[in-house]
Order: sequence, then C-alpha cells, then structure tokens
Amino acid sequence: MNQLEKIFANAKRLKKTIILPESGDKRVLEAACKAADLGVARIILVGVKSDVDALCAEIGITRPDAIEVIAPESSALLPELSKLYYTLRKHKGVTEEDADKAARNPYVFAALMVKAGHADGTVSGAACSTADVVRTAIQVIGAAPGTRLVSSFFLMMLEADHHAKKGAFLFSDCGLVIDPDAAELSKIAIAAAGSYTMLTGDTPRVAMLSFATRGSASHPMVDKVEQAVKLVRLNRPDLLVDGALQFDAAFVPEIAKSKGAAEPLGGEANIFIFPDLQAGNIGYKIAQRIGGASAIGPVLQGLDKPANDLSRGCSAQDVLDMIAVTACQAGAQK
Ligand SMILES: CC(C)(COP(=O)(O)OP(=O)(O)OC[C@H]1O[C@@H](n2cnc3c(N)ncnc32)[C@H](O)[C@@H]1OP(=O)(O)O)[C@@H](O)C(=O)NCCC(=O)NCCS
Ligand SMILES: CC(=O)OP(=O)(O)O
Repeated sequence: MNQLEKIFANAKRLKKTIILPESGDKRVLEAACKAADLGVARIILVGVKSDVDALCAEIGITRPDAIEVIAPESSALLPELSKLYYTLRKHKGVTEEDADKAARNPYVFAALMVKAGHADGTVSGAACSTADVVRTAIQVIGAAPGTRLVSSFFLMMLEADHHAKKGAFLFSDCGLVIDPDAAELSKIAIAAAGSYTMLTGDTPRVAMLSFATRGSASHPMVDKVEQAVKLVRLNRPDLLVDGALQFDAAFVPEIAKSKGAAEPLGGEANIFIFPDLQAGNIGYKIAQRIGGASAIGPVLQGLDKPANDLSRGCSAQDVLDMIAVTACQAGAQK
C-alpha cells in the first residue's frame, strides 16, 4: 500500500463529512460521486438539486442518494450561519445585512458549515482563485489556537515507472505565503513537518531550498534560508532539517555527497521548503506537468479546521484525492 492508498483507507475509516461548494463544476461532481460511492467521506454539495442532477446526467453519472445537496437560500441553517458570519466579522464593519448576503455565497456557506460543526472540512478552488478560497477560509474558520501564519503544501506523489524514487513528498509553500521572511519560512517548515507526519506517519526530513549548497553562493536570498534553518533548529531541535540546499543536493544522495551535504539528510529529504511563492508555485507545476508527479493541494495548514484549495487545472482524481486528505486532516484535529 503506498501512502496515498493509506490516506484513502484512513479517510474511509474516519467517515468525515466534506462539503463542496462548486457543484457546478463537472470535475467536482465526478469526484463527489466517486467519494460517496467509495465511502471516502460523506459528501454535501452546495447547490440546487435539480441543477446537480442535470449536470450529473450530462456527464453520464448518477448522484448517489447519500450525497446531500443544500441550496443556501432555502437552507434552514441560513439564519444560524449568517448570524455566525456577523459575529465573526462585525469588528470589520460587516452589518447583519452584509452577513446575510455573504452567507448565501456558496464558498462562504461551506466555510461557515465547517466553522459551525455541520461539516468536518471543505474543498474548493476548481473554479475560483486561491486568494478567494484562502481569504474565506482565514476569515471564517480562522487560524488554529496558537498559530498566526496559515500556509499551504502540496503532497507530491511520485509513482510513475520513470520515477527512480517513489513515494510521498511534501512541497511547501507553493500556494499561499508570497514572500516569507526568515521567521515565517521557519514556521512554514515546522508546519510542513507536522503535516507530513500527520498524513504519512513517516519521519520528516526537511530540506530548505535555495540556489546554493553549503555556501556555494552568497546572497541575501541564501542568507534568508540559512537564517530560517537556524530558527527551525532553535525552536524544534528534534527536527531533521538542513539548508540552504539546492534541490539536487536534497534529493539525490550522490549529489548531496559531492556537494558536501551528505549529513544530515544525505540527499534523502522528503519535505522541500521553497524560499518564496514564485519558486514554490513554479516548482510544483514543473514537477507535476513535466515530472509526472501527482500534486494534491494546496492543502492549507495552520487553520482551526480543514478548508482546502485546488488548482483550477485540477482533474476529478485530484479533487477526489483532496477529499481524502481533507478527511484525514479532520480526523487528526479531533
Ligand atoms: C492569501 C492572500 C489572499 C492573503 O492576502 P492579503 O492581501 O493579506 O488578503 P487580505 O488582506 O484580504 O487578508 C485577508 C485576511 O487574512 C489574513 N491573512 C492573510 N494572510 C494570512 C496568513 N498567511 N496567515 C494568517 N492570516 C492571514 C489577513 O490578516 C486578513 O485578516 P482580516 O480580514 O481578519 O483582517 C494572499 O497571501 C495571496 O494572494 N496569496 C497568493 C495566493 C495565490 O495566488 N497563490 C498562487 C496560486 S496557488
Ligand atoms: C495552486 C495553484 O497554482 O492554483 P491555480 O492553478 O488555480 O492558480
């Protein structure tokens, strides 16, 4: 069983409820029906039942009875959820009228359902930008107690024949924090290590990436990564971390050796922390589109309850994988 299969098995055991606000997207519908059929999660779709069933018919699938479809406008939960939104956002000048309008938005409705405990997690982003998904998640669900920085990661599955190394790797942050300083980068690395253990059960081996290995170039950009490594070591002396490292020195044992970075990771990192969002977002898409990795994410870390994003370029399988990951996150938070 590979790590993704284990994630699916865990999700099936947990029986969590995942709410999907993008019921007008064919990939989401296909994944929702599969998730319900396979028992990966109990699914709630935000939308109008007749529209959902018509789109299902168009793509040649039947909505399992187990999937509940809720239209915010006619939902008995709307008054409770708009009141909740008002409570959460009134300090920002949101009025009761604004709150009622906001709660009818499918993305906000789904996040409120999670916040209120009517669902365990939400997945969206197939049909809208990451910024919109993340802003809603942060404003409605909020950061976990003791956490100030919400960030994200991709679970990268290397399983194709041409992958010399197979398994689950974690890339972070490829979706959210645009230009982290050293302290923020160290927080991203620590959060990513926790996420990796939570999902795979394996020991994290964290490489903090740059364009230099062991001082092969000096530049403030490299200094930032080295400073972040120091902060990780200071705050989490138990974590196996190294950097600044180039990707090859973090991933290929012979190159780690030849570049003087045989210890402590020995070219066997399983978590790769990118120095900023340009590098991270470009890097994961190259690994996915040229490298043939499957990329599950952006999975948000640091939220009080799970709310995850998707790339607009996702497939139905990506959505299904994300539903399983979200269910596991929900299971780990209880
Ligand atoms: C996520 C993102 C939208 C937040 O940007 P922003 O300009 O700070 O947005 P806002 O100012 O509207 O912030 C929204 C709220 O989230 C909070 N916030 C923003 N980033 C946060 C973070 N990383 N952790 C915790 N809270 C955060 C803000 O404090 C604000 O809270 P408030 O509304 O209660 O005051 C921004 O970081 C972003 O666009 N990231 C890149 C997303 C992207 O395009 N990714 C590439 C594709 S995956
Ligand atoms: C994660 C990501 O890059 O999202 P999108 O492709 O939708 O911009």
